[in-house]
Amino acid sequence: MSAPVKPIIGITLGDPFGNGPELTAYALADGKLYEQCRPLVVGDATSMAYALKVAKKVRGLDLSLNIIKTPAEGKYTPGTVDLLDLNLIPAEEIPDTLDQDAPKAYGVGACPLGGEAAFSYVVKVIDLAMNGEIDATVTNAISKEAINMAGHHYSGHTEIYADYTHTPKYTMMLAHHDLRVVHVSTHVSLREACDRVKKDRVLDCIRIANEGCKALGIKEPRIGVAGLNPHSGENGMFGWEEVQEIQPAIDEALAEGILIPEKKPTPPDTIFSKALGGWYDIVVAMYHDQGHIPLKVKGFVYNRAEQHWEAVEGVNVTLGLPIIRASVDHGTGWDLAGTGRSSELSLVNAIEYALQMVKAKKEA
Ligand SMILES: NC(=O)c1ccc[n+]([C@@H]2O[C@H](COP(=O)([O-])OP(=O)(O)OC[C@H]3O[C@@H](n4cnc5c(N)ncnc54)[C@H](O)[C@@H]3O)[C@@H](O)[C@H]2O)c1
Ligand SMILES: O=C(O)[C@@H](O)[C@H](O)COP(=O)(O)O
Repeated sequence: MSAPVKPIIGITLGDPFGNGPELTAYALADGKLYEQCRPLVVGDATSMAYALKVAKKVRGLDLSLNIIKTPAEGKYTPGTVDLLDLNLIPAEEIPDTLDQDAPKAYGVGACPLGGEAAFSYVVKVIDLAMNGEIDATVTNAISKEAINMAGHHYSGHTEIYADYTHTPKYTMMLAHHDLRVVHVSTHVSLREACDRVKKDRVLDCIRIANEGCKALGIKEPRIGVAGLNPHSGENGMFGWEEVQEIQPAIDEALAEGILIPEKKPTPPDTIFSKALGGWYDIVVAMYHDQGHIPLKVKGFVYNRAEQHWEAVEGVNVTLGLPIIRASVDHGTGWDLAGTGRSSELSLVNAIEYALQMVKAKKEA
């Protein structure tokens, strides 16, 4: 019997002046990954080559680069990074500090060159997935400021993916192991976020969360739905959104057979403690930071005594798309990018999540 064909996971480098290239080198240095998939990097050979030198200097890793034009040309063997080269970053644009004892941060930050490249990698990987040439996509961080400087007016990957895959109903999910959250709105002002708490959108998010959990292999997802206001409004004392928008959405979802154990909006200050205690498989948060803060408090651990990040862990997944997208949940880490001192944990989590979704899709 022949061995099953391993899925191809397309990994974008993210902003070339951010931490994506070195994190990619670190994540792909783990040979065990190749037992489960064929990782294909989409980015620039210049940035990846520099990151491989940083990885050698900082962690003593010996990886070679295989520059290819199509996924079929990849070797997909441990020790070799297969990269589809979009050839957008001239080598001289990468600040080279490899002659110093410890490589320095690039210090470039958000710029049109990095934004254009990062945007192009994302569009390319979406295209490959939509054409069925790869099985899933994983993204490193882009800078929203940089892509906008380059003239691409999107507020993040989520919106780029939705647009390029023609997906009208989608939502961002963050996950840290079994703690998962989707968001009714993401990159808008807090003022606007309150206005976006509308019955139809809340109901869509509950439905997408339910399907998203099933896509992860959870057979009967239990969903917690957060309120917007303190104490979920106390029947209108502190705001009416729970009564007028959230409860009607919950009632309709319950009528469809979706499992919302509490059958009402849960006060936002305790919903995540309950989620951690195993009450739900996923929480529907009413706005970006309601969901992001608990997830990042859990995943981003700073060592006070040694003054460095001990762990930067968690995954960002776009639910509702026709293709699979998982991502790191941190940003470009400008202050560390280029030093080789960033943690690859979140990228490793994202690759694992993508693989889990590929498996569940096959079994569905
Ligand atoms: N997934 C994404 O594409 C994504 C997510 C968040 C922010 N961003 C973008 O990133 C840029 C910077 O945002 P920010 O400063 O708010 O957040 P950030 O996550 O880049 O940085 C916050 C802190 O975490 C540290 N950090 C980040 N990644 C790390 C890693 N892998 N290992 C160790 N430490 C790490 C940074 O050094 C910094 O101290 C912005 O332009 C924003 O648009 C992108
Ligand atoms: O803050 C976060 O981690 C996310 O909102 C982040 O900005 C990623 O957004 P996308 O690029 O995945 O849309």
